[in-house]
Amino acid sequence: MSYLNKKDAVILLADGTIFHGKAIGDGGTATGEICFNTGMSGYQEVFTDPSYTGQIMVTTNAHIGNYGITDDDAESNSVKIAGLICKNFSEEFSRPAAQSDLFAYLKKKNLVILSDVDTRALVRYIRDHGAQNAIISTDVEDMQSLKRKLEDVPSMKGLELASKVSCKEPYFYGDENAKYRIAALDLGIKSNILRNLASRNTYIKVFPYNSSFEEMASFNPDGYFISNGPGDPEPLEAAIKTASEIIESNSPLFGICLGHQVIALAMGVSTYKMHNGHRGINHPIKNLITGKGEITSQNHGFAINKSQAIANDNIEITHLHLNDDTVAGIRLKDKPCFSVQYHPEAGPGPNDATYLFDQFIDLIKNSKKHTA
Ligand SMILES: NC(=O)CC[C@H](N)C(=O)O
Repeated sequence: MSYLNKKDAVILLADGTIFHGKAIGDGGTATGEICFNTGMSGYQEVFTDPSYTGQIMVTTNAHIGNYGITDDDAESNSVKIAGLICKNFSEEFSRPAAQSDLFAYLKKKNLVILSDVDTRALVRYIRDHGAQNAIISTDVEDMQSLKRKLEDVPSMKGLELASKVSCKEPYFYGDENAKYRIAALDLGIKSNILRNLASRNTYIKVFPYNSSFEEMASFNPDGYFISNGPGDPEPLEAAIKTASEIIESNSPLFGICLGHQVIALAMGVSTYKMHNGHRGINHPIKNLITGKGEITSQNHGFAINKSQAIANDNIEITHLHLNDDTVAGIRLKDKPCFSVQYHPEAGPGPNDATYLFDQFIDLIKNSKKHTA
């Protein structure tokens, strides 16, 4: 029997605009910030990326689900998006490595899935009108009650979400006999970051989002890492304090995405909510140190303030986004610390920027602890 019941469903945006679609499976109601990802592959990695917590995902590939799912492609232990909107949801899948179908995978979370949506029109609308909250529902008869529910959804600006996805207790990753030890602050860390670190001869202790510098330092790490994650970076007071103490200690520090924003905040540079974020796997970056371009994986809705970064004597901007000139990477002039707004670990996406993990290991090798 087909699970494509296709009940009528509605997408109501915060500005009152309505789009229509059909629910796949049982339907229901879901709320969150609506956003789109332009990647043509990598749906499982995107749906399990903790940075998407609280967001309803619109996919721009016309077909979703057609290559199934495999455990290896998960970026965390569960589906993290708040809802899914697509054009065609495939009932069939075909890939030798596939272990299961996407529908069964999403059903474990009772995810509300809408298909048969004019995703081109929806994406163009969001692109032009900017990020906003939305409600998706099969309760199409009662628009007034959907409107009321939507009004209660908190704005992404000011929203702290890292605590919802961070580990509750520290844990270890990799080979304990590895050469270097890394203390990682988990704001919603993706599995592929841990894989990339561990494959470079490191043993990692992963710490909860609100861990202090002292707690992390007691692992006696050779370097520190601050992860990606969901929500606004500004309310993450504990992480910002920990970042500034790591920087003060002159220890090697690398930050990705939310981690990059936290490092900027620790340096006194503010962050802001973008009109629309960058979410896709073909975002062009210029590395200002090498002059080379990189095609990168991105997923962010906030960015760091460029003029404040330029005015800060301790900061050098190392990477720029070529579409809109926003800051894509920084390094500190007198501290062994650097960070990027994008995703060198890919998962999904191109591997142009994996050199950044090597750069982090080089920073560790050249640090006082190792050259003393
Ligand atoms: N991938 C991330 O770490 C995202 C960071 C932050 N939540 C943003 O949207 O900008």
